[in-house]
Amino acid sequence: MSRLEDIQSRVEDVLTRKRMFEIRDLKKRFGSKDVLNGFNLELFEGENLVIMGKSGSGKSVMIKCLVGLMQPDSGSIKIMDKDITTLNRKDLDELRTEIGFLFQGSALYDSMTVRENLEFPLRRHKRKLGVIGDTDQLVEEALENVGLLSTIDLMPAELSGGMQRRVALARALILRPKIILYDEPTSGLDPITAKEIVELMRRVQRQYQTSSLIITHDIDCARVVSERIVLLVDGVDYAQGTFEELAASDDEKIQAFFK
Ligand SMILES: Nc1ncnc2c1ncn2[C@@H]1O[C@H](COP(=O)(O)OP(=O)(O)OP(=O)(O)O)[C@@H](O)[C@H]1O
Repeated sequence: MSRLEDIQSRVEDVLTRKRMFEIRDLKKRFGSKDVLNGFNLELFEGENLVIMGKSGSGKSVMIKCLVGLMQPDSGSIKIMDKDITTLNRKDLDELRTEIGFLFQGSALYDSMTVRENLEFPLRRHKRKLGVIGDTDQLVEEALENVGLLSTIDLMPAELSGGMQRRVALARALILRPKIILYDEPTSGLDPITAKEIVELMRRVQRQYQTSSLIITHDIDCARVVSERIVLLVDGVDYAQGTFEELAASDDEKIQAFFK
């Protein structure tokens, strides 16, 4: 493909692909520190988008603003065309059922079995699903998809870190979210287990046709999983592109991510 054709096809993509969310000119300051200073981001349907930024650069602040847990100072945030800054609590709660979270440390409930952990979101969001027919079947299917049906009656403490992460992913998927937010999905895992989680993320995306936003410091995870990477530097979306495009850049701030 020539360079011109490549640009044309990208422009077409931007014009025609459905946006799952859109953040425009987001600003958030704490005291005298501008953490986000005009940050833009959009997630297209079906894509795996990676965000990279140094520790303390504002990635968590951005995610909290995105899901309505933190109020930005200014800027607009739309999730599936709904402006989340104007939604009431009930509508925001409903919209959140379209979003699956896989946050650091997997955050399973220690006092519940694997089965109970997976049943929890089903009970909580009965309204979205209507009368839940066979809860057992949904739970078993979700566990099967991450290869862990045999752990159904175990407690989280009886599972390895990688298994806990997979159960947490099964739990995030059980409500069939359209968007998944991953915050450091491979942190604290050994390289082999991290690779398994990355493979699982790719499979999940293909199987469920989800659109994913992935925050990671793990350069191997970014390389394997991303279709597009956005770099958060100095409070703005400093650069974006494929892994290869960014890795080939001679901009020092971009290069710093690939050393
Ligand atoms: N509630 C808060 N009150 C004051 N400052 C905050 C608050 N939340 C975040 N910050 C500050 O905002 C900056 C960005 O924090 P954030 O947690 O978003 O970074 P991060 O990019 O997610 O870092 P890491 O990769 O280490 O998780 C930090 O300087 C942090 O101290």
